[in-house]
Amino acid sequence: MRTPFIAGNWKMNKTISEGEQFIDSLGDLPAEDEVESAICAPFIHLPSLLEKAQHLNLGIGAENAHYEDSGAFTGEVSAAMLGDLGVDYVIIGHSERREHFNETDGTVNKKTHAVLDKNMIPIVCVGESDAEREAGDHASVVESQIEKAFDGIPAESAGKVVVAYEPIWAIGTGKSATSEDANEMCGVIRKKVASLYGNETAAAVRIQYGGSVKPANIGEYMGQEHIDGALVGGASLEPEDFMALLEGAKR
Ligand SMILES: O=C[C@H](O)COP(=O)(O)O
Repeated sequence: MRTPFIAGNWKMNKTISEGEQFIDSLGDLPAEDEVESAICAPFIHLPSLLEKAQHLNLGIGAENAHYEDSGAFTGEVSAAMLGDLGVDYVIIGHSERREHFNETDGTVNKKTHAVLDKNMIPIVCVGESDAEREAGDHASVVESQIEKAFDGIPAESAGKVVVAYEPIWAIGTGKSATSEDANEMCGVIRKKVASLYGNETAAAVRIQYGGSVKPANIGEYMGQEHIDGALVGGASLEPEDFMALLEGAKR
């Protein structure tokens, strides 16, 4: 049985002290076997969040990583550095990075390899644009993103990858996908993983939905067969909302 997994993505929000206050304001987090939870934050937050979350059932993640261990890549932070710091998760290929920072399926693949190599869990984001959905291409777009992201990933690592299905038109817009539509696409992703690695790996891979998830709608998504959790932007910024999301994710 897959443990529900809620990950907050703070994006480019909060100062370090605001981040620390967030952790201090969390109540009792659900037990490890009930809900897995994580906060993914800008790089500068990671040391203090890791320290604050040391004794909590709360993983800490980065929002990006470079695939090379080191080198002349001004402004970048490598998966090797994050692994050394003790980071648990890394978001890869978020649509905002694909749109604004030239992230491609090729770099997503290299980053997925690098993050797994450093013993962290990649949260690989996929999802179609409004135009691609309108054209009826949503399933093929996402299947292709999955195939390229997993290229060369060995079977023994593939089951550790978390996939976040985030239709671009639903991110930060308040216009969430219906739980049925989101489930259908998460089912497409699971089937694609099964075609690459077999049913056992496909059953192990956790698939999150992301796009305007909030305490009021998390229950609907969690009631769906193929949705194992959520990657949450806006509603992960307030401790009360984050706690309510964790509560709503319990099965
Ligand atoms: O990574 C999170 C997603 O981009 C969703 O953001 P949102 O919950 O603010 O719509």
